[in-house]
Amino acid sequence: MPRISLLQMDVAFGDPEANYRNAERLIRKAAAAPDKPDLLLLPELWDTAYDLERLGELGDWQGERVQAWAGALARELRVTIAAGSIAEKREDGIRNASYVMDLHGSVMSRYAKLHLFGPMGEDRHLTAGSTRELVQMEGVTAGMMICYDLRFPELARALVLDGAELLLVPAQWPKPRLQHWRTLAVARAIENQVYVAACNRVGAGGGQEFFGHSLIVDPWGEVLAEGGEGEEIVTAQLDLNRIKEARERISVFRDRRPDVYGSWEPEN
Ligand SMILES: O=C(O)CCC(=O)C(=O)O
Repeated sequence: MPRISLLQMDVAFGDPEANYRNAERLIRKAAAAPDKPDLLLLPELWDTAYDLERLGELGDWQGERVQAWAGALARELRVTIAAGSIAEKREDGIRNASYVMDLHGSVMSRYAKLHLFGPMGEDRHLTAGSTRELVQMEGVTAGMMICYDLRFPELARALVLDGAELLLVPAQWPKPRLQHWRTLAVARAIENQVYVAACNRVGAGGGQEFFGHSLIVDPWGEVLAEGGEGEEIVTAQLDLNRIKEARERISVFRDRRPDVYGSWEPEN
């Protein structure tokens, strides 16, 4: 059963070099822990922060840098790395995109944020993704989300109907909305009877302050581990039997009525 560590880091505004150094320090520290995790998750846009005006200059062309870097670390340290999200430059624009690298250093998953967050200017600077993403890793099927995506129960439910047992959510969720962050992470876990692992950043930048409180929630809604407001590594062990137990106790997936309120079943 996989053990997950969330790397709750500070992110320097518009300074990828500093952020790569800090992320590597945390990755090496997490991988050296006595109970070594199987999977590491970084926050959202941990390479550039929200320096959206300069992403043309700072962005990572087709994610080449993050793939080479996280791939080499995953291979060396024998740990799967969900490299949060980065600013990915492409022919058709810049995307807020996540990459997951396996133990051979290869890309297992790519996902571009579906819901762009207007209050932080994403809709003006970024191109949205257009597909859901599921990835099999370390014996668990994970559905990929990024930050604001957490507000859309439709996406979480569709991923779970696709087969997700865990929702992975890198984020830069600012103050003062701690209550929304915690409540939504716990709600997505309870309503879908799955694990939620949500990694938020700390520190300040771009006129916002970030409260951390990264958390790992089980399918019954219990918070297994939660960070404070500083840099730290938040770790918990998943037990996939807990999904079955929650569904046996309350049979949400048998009882739902898509005939009345519409279905989010995958079409294919
Ligand atoms: O939904 C929120 O309150 C925060 C979302 C956000 O900060 C983001 O998607 O980057």
